[in-house]
Amino acid sequence: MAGNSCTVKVKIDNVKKIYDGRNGEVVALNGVSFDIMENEFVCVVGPSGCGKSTLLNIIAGLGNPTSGKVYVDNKEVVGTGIERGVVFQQYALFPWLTVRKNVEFGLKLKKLKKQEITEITNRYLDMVDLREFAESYPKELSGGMKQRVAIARAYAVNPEVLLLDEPFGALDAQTRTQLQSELLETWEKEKKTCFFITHDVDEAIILSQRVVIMSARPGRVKEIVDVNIPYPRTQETKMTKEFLDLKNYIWSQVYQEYLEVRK
Ligand SMILES: Nc1ncnc2c1ncn2[C@@H]1O[C@H](COP(=O)(O)OP(=O)(O)OP(=O)(O)O)[C@@H](O)[C@H]1O
Repeated sequence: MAGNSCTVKVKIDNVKKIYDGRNGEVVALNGVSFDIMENEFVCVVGPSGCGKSTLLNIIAGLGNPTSGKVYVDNKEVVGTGIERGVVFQQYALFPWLTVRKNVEFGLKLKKLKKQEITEITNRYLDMVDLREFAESYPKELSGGMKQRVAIARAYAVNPEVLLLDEPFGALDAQTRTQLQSELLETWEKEKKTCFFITHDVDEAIILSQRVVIMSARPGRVKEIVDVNIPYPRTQETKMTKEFLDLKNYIWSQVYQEYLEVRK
């Protein structure tokens, strides 16, 4: 087992999702089952349309499975919850709020004292190196900076599970690499259970302890690959034979599924 703990944090149990599409039913997920251990970092890869975001939304409680269940800490997920934080690709910041107020938002919902809110916000603004932009508005920030705010906001409320849907997908390669390193550092300092969707096999391997490869739609688990590369991982890790072997293997598995989609 690749997780840090033997405790199951998230249990995905035989999840099926059927959408009523414009041209009839779309079976997005079929019989998806796997566990994510406490503090484990799991990445999910698979061809476009295989149901990755659908699965994340179900874990987040933003959508219901047609059948099957998801449990967090043995409790069935029914709707959103403060113990699950979500970071989307498109930042999802409130444009009318400053950076500071965006990060404070969830803390205010938790009804913390003003001083505590300020301390926590400053801590996470420092973590993502954005304290000097605290009074800026999202439109004044680059894409990478906006995504740092989204990550700070998600971490600030201290969720037990972080669900990240291609959070770096819209960023240029350098910013993406930088944010991967920052996320890795943060995860090593403040371990959380992370479920991270990406199309980038390098990103999946550098971040995670296990990579879940999904099959072409209807999405199923094709294979779960252990990434037994020790932490701390750096960008140099991407040059090691271990990394490159895993990359070739996972990439070929995903490519097979991509060919299925094109058939
Ligand atoms: N609200 C919806 N109504 C109908 N069909 C939907 C809906 N949402 C998603 N789908 C369909 O379900 C399938 C899975 O979509 P989903 O977005 O979960 O895939 P994905 O793996 O995240 O894709 P991508 O990698 O391109 O983001 C797709 O065929 C999609 O068209």
